[in-house]
Amino acid sequence: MIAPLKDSSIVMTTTLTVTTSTTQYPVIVGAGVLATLGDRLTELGLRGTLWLVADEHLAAVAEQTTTMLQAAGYRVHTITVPSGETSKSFTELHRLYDWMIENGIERRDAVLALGGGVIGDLAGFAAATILRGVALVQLPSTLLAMVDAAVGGKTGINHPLGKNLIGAFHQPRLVLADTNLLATLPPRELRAGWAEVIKHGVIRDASLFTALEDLAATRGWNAAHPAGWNAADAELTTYLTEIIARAVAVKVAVVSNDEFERGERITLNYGHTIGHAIEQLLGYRLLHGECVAIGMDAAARIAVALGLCPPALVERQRALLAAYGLTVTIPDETDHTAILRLITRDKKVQAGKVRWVLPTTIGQVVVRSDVPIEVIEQVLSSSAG
Ligand SMILES: NC(=O)c1ccc[n+]([C@@H]2O[C@H](COP(=O)([O-])OP(=O)(O)OC[C@H]3O[C@@H](n4cnc5c(N)ncnc54)[C@H](O)[C@@H]3O)[C@@H](O)[C@H]2O)c1
Ligand SMILES: O=C(O)C(=O)C[C@@H](O)[C@H](O)[C@H](O)COP(=O)(O)O
Ligand SMILES: [Zn+2]
Repeated sequence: MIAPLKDSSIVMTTTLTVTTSTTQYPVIVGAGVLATLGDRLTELGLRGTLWLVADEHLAAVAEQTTTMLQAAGYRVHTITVPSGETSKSFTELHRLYDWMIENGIERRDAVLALGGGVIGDLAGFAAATILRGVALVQLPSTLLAMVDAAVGGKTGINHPLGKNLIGAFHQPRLVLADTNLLATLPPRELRAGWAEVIKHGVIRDASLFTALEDLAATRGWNAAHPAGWNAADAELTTYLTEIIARAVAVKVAVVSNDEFERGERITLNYGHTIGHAIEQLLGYRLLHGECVAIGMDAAARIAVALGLCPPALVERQRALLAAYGLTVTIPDETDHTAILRLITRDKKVQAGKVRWVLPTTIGQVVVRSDVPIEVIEQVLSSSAG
């Protein structure tokens, strides 16, 4: 029996609210919440045509959603996008623009993004820019998108010279994270999502980190038998849904404090400085979450080298990453000089200096722009085998 996270253990739907100086919107997490989409759009006053952009692997869900919205009286256009990071491209963006313009998109319409972070970022950027901006609704279908990508309004595409280099902040009007969709998510993609959940624990919520550790211990999860999603295990899915809601709460809190990354929001980039560089250098062979896990380990080791935290933090973070199926070894073929070159293009660079998000303890990070290059080189060349 797993101890409940809340007093009433069967909480199937959690509603959180992002509140910034420019907007306010609900983030709703739970099993089956997608079925409420039509009513929620109507409550929000979104009565124009809906432009549903769906990952190709969600084609069946897109069809059901389209039928449901049509039955609710909406005019709906639906398009599918090839899965994978390469769809965060000018080519796919252009294809979305063509589809919208040819079919007569209007300012009062809304774009619905159904998929993982790739679809959320791509369709979100299309929504941010078409007709100078139309409403956006995020319908995340991966763990990673539910806890991170769908919330907070970062949208964009990649440039051949770097990840996410072209984009816009465009907050959604609504985020509906239906955890039932996770039943079909491939295990590797689920594991990649855990990286951002664990990141949220390290940067801001020690009790989330501990809850993940306790769950892993209770279930006997480790590197050989890592966490999984088992739709037939109601107790597990209920508990995981609560964990997801807590991870979402971290993102909601950070974005509400700092919508445009002028301060605290930079902490969400923990693990991303080296992570993004590896992701790009390996031609997106490794998943975003997998690279973030490697980057978190490297950042923690930088923190140890600077005397900011004890080596035990690295070990504890590694053990948790392993229990959720994530490895931290920098792949052999990664060119360290190229990593060093790429991190100078990081969006966090200020006055020519890379700003590093580094842990001091589980639940707290600091930002440092004085990390000596020798420390980074040392950390890259001593990656765990
Ligand atoms: N905007 C942000 O704040 C933010 C935050 C984190 C990550 N990101 C971006 O998100 C992207 C990664 O997102 P991701 O990990 O969701 O990957 P993804 O969007 O590529 O989806 C992962 C894979 O799972 C498949 N899939 C999605 N949902 C499914 C489902 N329910 N059942 C079966 N298959 C399903 C997809 O077809 C794809 O092959 C990266 O580009 C990253 O840069 C953005
Ligand atoms: O929302 C944010 O802010 C984040 O940094 C979340 C990250 O997990 C995400 O990968 C984001 O896309 C990275 O942003 P970038 O500005 O470094 O491209
Ligand atoms: Zn990320």
